Amino acid sequence: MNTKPILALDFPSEQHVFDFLQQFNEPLFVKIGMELYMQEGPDIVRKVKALGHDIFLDLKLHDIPNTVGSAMKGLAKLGVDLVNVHAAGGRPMMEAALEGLEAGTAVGSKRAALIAVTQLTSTTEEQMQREQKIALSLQESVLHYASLTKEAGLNGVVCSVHEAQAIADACGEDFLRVTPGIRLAGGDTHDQKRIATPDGAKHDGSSLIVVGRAVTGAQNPVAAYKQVRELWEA
Ligand SMILES: O=C(O)c1cc(=O)[nH]c(=O)n1[C@@H]1O[C@H](COP(=O)(O)O)[C@@H](O)[C@H]1O
Repeated sequence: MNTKPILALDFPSEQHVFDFLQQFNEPLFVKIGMELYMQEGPDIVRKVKALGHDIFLDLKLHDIPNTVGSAMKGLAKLGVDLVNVHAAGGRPMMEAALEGLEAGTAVGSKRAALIAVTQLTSTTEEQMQREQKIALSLQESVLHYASLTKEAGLNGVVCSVHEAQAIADACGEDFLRVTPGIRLAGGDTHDQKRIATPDGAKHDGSSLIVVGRAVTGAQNPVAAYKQVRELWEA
């Protein structure tokens, strides 16, 4: 899989996306998430793909197994590279997602990698224990979800950099650790709680990093992306 930093296209419209992307003169690995997809629908995926970019379609599906399986079957037809569900949906739901994805992938095409969100990077341990009533440390909860995800046959998880190495040790190097919550040193953390720098992510066991506002909100997004990429690839 492409290992470039995944750029989160968290924009409200297609026009914002095209204005942003035309600043870059190279194929990127981009993420289309809920904000954009809810406004523009599947067409935005087709249009960004037609520009030659690899795509992580981040819709974080979480529903009963039948619904998630059917939705994944449809999403598979978009020909993206990476898709996700919430591990909290349970093992049968994750297995249904995988079945749907396989069923919907065109013969001769490569199936998208399927990963599951463990604990969102905007969640703290204190919040998880108080609101979700999980009587574990955050690290234990994330590791538990990672094991469940692996048992269900998925390709990896979304987690923070702080849990990435422990997951690699428990689930193997090939099991993807996709880590959002990436910031350049001293940057605004916004709503993220478990954050790291691109070089920290590389050092601490991430397979792929997801970067949004540190680049999209920068004065010079191309320069910020270059800086992130250099730190990640150093
Ligand atoms: O699945 C994700 O991509 C995701 C999971 C998670 O735990 N935390 C998280 O921030 N994300 C996504 O990663 C991106 C992070 O954006 P920034 O905080 O702007 O870098 C957003 O598009 C989030 O939706």
